[in-house]
Amino acid sequence: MATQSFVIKTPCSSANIGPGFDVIGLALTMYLELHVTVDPPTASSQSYPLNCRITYEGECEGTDEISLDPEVNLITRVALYVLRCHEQRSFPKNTHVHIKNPIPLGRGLGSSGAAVVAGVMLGKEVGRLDHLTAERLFDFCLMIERHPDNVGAALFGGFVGTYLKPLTPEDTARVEIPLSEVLPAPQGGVDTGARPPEPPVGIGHHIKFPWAQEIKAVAIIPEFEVPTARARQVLPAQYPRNDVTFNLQRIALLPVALGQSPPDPELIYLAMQDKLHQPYRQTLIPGLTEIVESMTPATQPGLLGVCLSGAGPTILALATSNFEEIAGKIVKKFEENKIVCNWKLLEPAEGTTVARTK
Ligand SMILES: Nc1ncnc2c1ncn2[C@@H]1O[C@H](COP(=O)(O)OP(=O)(O)O)[C@@H](O)[C@H]1O
Ligand SMILES: N[C@@H](CCOP(=O)(O)O)C(=O)O
Repeated sequence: MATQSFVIKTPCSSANIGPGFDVIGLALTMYLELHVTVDPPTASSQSYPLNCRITYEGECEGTDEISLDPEVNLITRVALYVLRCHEQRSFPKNTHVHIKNPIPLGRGLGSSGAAVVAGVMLGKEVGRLDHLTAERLFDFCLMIERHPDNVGAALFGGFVGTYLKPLTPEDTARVEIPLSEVLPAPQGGVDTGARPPEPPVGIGHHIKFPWAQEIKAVAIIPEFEVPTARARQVLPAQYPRNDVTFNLQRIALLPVALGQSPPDPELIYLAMQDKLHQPYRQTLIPGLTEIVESMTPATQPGLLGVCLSGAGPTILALATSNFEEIAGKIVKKFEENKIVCNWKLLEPAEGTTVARTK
């Protein structure tokens, strides 16, 4: 058997873009990369748990947040889930996964979505599961990351609307299985032989929206983390009807407004307003409402709209020019709340790719 060597490249993403809570995602040009090699076993090959050696460089390197144990690391756990649904209990012997990750964790730029998408792709590639289409991989992602917006953008790329189709009662029950059964707790390298629940076929779907090429994304990234699970706990179970109608009116505008060239700043600004998640999340992100309301296209040339990126705390400003000035003003607002930020200028990105190097 010859060495197998490839690189999986998955973009970060910004979900929601204001009103599209759990629906809309935008893949952006900052990439998680997995550099993978599978070498033919030799008598001197060292053995690793589940045959997989992980190395890591990037965000939170050397901290507990990123485990190098393949039973614990999110990417390899997800790959194992795909493998175990296909009668493969571990990685092929001599697998080495080198993770290069510039995506900041817990900031609302889809680091976990990218890890899940890269993980399912890793399972497919090392397991030689060529029959798994991107649509089928989306089903695997949705058994783990249960909102489709980030994973949809990271997998398919661009500016996407994602949706779930009604399932049969049996399939609905399968999709709602506790996450602990899909990704079981580490067993200290002992294989219990349990077969994980396979995803029903066709859980999630996506549609690509056009994006006007003049529009760029300025991401203002605070130095503190807000775990997405925590940012979902602060949301109410029910909403006033007027707030729902408010978001429905804006979501009807957003994909059209962001696809039109030249962009209409007033329309985009209006289309990026939200009443379903941002107001509640300000309890976790000091100054959020004030920041989102601090600038309009009338007061800031080049600006189109401002929203929370994903579950936060990153702020996403869409703009056609004056990127540095716009970022500087938002950085300053955060500073007034004693929060340090950095910022990046990003553009829509293509989805996950696999490049064979051998
Ligand atoms: N490249 C990665 N490798 C391993 N685990 C990761 C990676 N990226 C993210 N994660 C996991 O996902 C968590 C962050 O997920 P989440 O709270 O949803 O924030 P985000 O908004 O960044 O997706 C991290 O604490 C870590 O456990
Ligand atoms: N729709 C989700 C998106 C979470 O995105 P993330 O990048 O913060 O993981 C939500 O708003 O909770």
